[in-house]
Amino acid sequence: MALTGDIVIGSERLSGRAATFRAVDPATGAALEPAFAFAGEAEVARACALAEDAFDAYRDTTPEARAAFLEAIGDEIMALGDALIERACAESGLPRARIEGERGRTVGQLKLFAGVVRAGNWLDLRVDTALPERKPLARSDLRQRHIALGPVAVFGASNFPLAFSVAGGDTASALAAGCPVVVKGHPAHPGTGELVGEAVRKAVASQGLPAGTFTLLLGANETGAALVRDPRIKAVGFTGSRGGGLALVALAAARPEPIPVYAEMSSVNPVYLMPGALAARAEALGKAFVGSLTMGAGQFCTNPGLVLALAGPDLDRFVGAAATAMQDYAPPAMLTPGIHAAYEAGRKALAGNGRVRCVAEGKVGEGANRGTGALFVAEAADFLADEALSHEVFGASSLVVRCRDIEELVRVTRKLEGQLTATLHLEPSDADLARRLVPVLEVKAGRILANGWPTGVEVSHAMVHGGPFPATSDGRSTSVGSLAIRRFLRPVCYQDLPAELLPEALRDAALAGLPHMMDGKAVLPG
Ligand SMILES: NC(=O)c1ccc[n+]([C@@H]2O[C@H](COP(=O)([O-])OP(=O)(O)OC[C@H]3O[C@@H](n4cnc5c(N)ncnc54)[C@H](O)[C@@H]3O)[C@@H](O)[C@H]2O)c1
Ligand SMILES: O=CCCC(=O)C(=O)O
Repeated sequence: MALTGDIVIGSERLSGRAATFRAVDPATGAALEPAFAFAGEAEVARACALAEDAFDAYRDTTPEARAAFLEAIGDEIMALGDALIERACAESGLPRARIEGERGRTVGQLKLFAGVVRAGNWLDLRVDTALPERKPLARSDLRQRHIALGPVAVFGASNFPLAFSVAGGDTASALAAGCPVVVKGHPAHPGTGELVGEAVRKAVASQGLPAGTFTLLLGANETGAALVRDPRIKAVGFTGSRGGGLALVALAAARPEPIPVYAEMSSVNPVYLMPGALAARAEALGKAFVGSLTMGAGQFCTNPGLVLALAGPDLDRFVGAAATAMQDYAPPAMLTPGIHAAYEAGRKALAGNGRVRCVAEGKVGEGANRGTGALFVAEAADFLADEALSHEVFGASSLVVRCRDIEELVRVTRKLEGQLTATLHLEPSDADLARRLVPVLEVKAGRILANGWPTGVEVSHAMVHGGPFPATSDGRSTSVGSLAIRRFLRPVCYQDLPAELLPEALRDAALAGLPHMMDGKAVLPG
């Protein structure tokens, strides 16, 4: 498929629009053809009108039809073949193996939601049977199900050009919920986006769905702002900067009809090195830590940007091993000049902070947009005294905080902002300390890990990729895993409706084949 750079709204191709924007190969700085046209307010309004027109028909699709659509998207993405892999590598600077793995993750995510839609648990069907004889008040027949919120705006992330972008988790979960989607593609990978957008459009057509079920738009911040402000949009999914996420939250809150914004924004993902673990394997931990820190040039939102431990010779062993590993780190190009600049500014701010010591730097990369890795150390008292030290530096830098004792370790933990993850490295002898930390960590983070590394999120049913602010704008949600569908649903209760007016799923015959709650008791089909 040849890239056109055209705006396509639903199935309407707007060729010949002024196309001025080109992608840049971050590894070389070279502009990539073709030029892409940015959507203006008129195109945003048209896309939202088509999405609204599609909503009733799309939300009323049968579970099988919707599941087949999600699977068809995955098939169309695979059918793009090497063209997608090569374009995504060129636009992101990420290696082929990463992009191929991410393609598998993206298609797997779509299939996961197809299974979720078919299983029916997401409907959360509940029935309270009528009690006409109840005294002093009779009880009505009450039935509940979840329905789609409405058209959803999705902002593609720069750092996962497939799994968190045009057909990524936000799009997959919104479509699974029955919501049409208007994606504002990330300007870092417009060609990748066009290819995936075409795959989705082909699936919309092959499944006989309304054209407004999906639209991909490109543009600068103004395009995204117009999308969030459009009254036909009923929710927003976003992965990106804290500033960007908060800007969208403010726009959505200022609307005459405020709407939810599910923004995944910022996290330093603290790693706790327990005394027993350090005593047993400090060097191995140091090396493995740097492997996680430098994964994807440190451009994972799950990047371990903070390490906490009790000061002592075993922590010194860890720092020594991590410093040695860091010195061997040769940085690849970062995703965009902007992300590289932001990272370098953050790293240099740490290096210039008198409360912090730089104990190792990685190699200076050759070529454009190389972010030098760095490892810093600070005493807990200094960390507590400078709030800037707890902010995310999006790249391959991390800060090790030395605590004098357990009380200081817990004090530092309580001061942390909300996090996507918190990781404990522990041995059985660390159980007492871990028991003190876990209750504090579960209030701070969306995911708690033991003896692993935060980078590498499993797309599954139990996964939570979310967390209290500022990890996300709504700590009750996750953007990865089957629970993500809940963000785009709302409950409706049907009281004493005649059977012929009830939604199909709430009629007695259908209930027998669906998981549901009957008078407070869980009932499984069959
Ligand atoms: N924590 C994470 O998961 C994560 C992921 C990627 C980037 N980041 C951070 O974000 C920084 C910039 O990277 P990025 O370009 O991916 O994120 P970004 O937030 O700058 O952009 C993400 C998307 O949001 C849009 N956007 C941003 N600000 C907006 C505004 N005020 N109004 C309307 N739309 C807006 C952009 O056009 C883009 O499509 C990185 O340096 C890093 O610090 C964090
Ligand atoms: O960058 C945000 C998501 C990180 C992720 O999905 C992973 O660590 O696998």
